[in-house]
Amino acid sequence: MTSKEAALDNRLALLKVRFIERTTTQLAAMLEQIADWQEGDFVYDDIKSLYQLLHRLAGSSGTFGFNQLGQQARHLELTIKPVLSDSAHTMALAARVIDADFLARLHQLPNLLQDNTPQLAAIAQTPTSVPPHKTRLLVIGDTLSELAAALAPYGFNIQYCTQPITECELCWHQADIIIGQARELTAIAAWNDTQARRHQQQSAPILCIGVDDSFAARYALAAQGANGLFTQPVDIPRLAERIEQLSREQRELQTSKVLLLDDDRELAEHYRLVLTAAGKEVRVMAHPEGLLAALAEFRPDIVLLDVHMPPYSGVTLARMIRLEPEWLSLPIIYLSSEQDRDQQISALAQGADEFITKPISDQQLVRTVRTLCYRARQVAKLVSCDGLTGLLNHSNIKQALLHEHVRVQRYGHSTTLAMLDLDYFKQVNDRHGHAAGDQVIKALANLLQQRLRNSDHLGRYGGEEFVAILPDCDIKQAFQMFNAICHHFSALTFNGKDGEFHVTVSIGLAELNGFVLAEQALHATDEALYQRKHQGRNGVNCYSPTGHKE
Ligand SMILES: Nc1nc2c(ncn2[C@@H]2O[C@H](COP(=O)(O)OP(=O)(O)OP(=O)(O)O)[C@@H](O)[C@H]2O)c(=O)[nH]1
Repeated sequence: MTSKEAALDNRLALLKVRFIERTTTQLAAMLEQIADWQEGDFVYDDIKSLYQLLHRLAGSSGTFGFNQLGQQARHLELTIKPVLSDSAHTMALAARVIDADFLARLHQLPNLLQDNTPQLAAIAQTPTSVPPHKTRLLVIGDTLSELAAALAPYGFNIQYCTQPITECELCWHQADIIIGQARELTAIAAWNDTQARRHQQQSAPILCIGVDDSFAARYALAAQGANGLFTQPVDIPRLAERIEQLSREQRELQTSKVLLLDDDRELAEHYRLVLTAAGKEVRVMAHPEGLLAALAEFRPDIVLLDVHMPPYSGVTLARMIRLEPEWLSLPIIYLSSEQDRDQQISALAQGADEFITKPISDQQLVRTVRTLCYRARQVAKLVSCDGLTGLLNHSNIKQALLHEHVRVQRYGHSTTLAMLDLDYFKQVNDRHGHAAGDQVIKALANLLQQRLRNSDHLGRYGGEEFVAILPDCDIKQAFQMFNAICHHFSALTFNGKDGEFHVTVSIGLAELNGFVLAEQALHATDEALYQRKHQGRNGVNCYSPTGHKE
């Protein structure tokens, strides 16, 4: 167990202790409050309080490992539920449903809390690795060394492994994507699954390199779980594009923002810890009053909303969110112990998109939230990203520029703006065809995504023009980095109608800090780029108000 996993276990165990303490106190107080029920002396408000407590326990006990308590609470909750809705005959009905068996089961509840004392784990001392920005490729097989070398200029972090895969355990742990020979897929896939189970992680996607492109071969690879087939000779830009696509999907599955609104503090904290450990950024709110401000500031990918939060109703809150046009398409997910399907459907009809029923296991929660966030991101991407490259489209990169300009003015940190333009691109299209031209555009996008930081903004500004915004990066650092990008890009080999070819890129830079308006900075990078084109292309020029220097 890593120290991170042990720390998480400890925090979950502490929450469990708090859950036991709080529930023990609440149950004791409740049993004292209703002591007179043995004599048939029912009070409506007490029945309502008991119902709310049972409802909470039915939804939360399973999460803390008290399944029996949860089931028993659910049974009792459903037994007294009709009493609350039948106001005309409340007490007569109460006398019928709250019988000796009901009371005996109720008094049993505290006992169901005692047989499961949490153990705090010792914090292991193993160091945790820093999550990398670059996509980590594991290339397996002694015939794939050339392919590994051809992928290097894209900036992937490549491990090349020739020994039997069963001896590559450490390599697996550090791989986002596996590339292997199609004929070895059975062994690679089995090893991949074993490692994933052992480390309780998702298995890594596998891209196969093979010679047989027939339907039968493809079908067999799909059945074994392959994520792609590339036949020899491998089209490297297409392979790099597929790698970038898969790693983008992985990033999107992991890094998403979740706003969780639940008045059960321990449960909400438990969910937060579990989702945070799975890579999500989670903001928890116990009271809905600041909901709209939190949405505007945190900008979540999805909202998880408890349905019962007296005196508030999650259903009404969902409708309230939808009053704002800005949040019309924000996915809202009810998180509730309501099991009645009719009630779930009528709640869904009022503004939310999905229903997650409590109790939910940690694995189910992570998987469900991951899928919902991924879907939400895909929809958002359709609106904001360029179809060919997946980068921000023209209006969204301009929007990001305005946003960063405001931040620079407020905080004063160095931020560099870059404008990139492919050289002699018309000739590329004319000589090698438009499809080959598209491959070049995608290759530059992929290379930039691998070599820039996650915090940088990257957009396709026009046909063969790109804009990058690099917060916390001064122009000298940016100059060095973009020079390396020019060098690596010119090393890529493309295949077109007229055989193999290479392309170069010209880049203009300007520091955002020096401009009152973001638009002026954009013009400055354009001027620097224009100068670069006149000085021979394939390189970087920096803007200076007194002239342009390389
Ligand atoms: N394949 C492809 N070509 C595109 C796309 N968008 C724009 N182009 C082409 O990019 C070319 C840009 O040509 P020019 O603006 O003349 O510039 P250039 O040939 O790159 O010359 P310099 O910029 O001076 O080095 C045009 O031929 C456009 O048709 C696209 O999405 N795909």
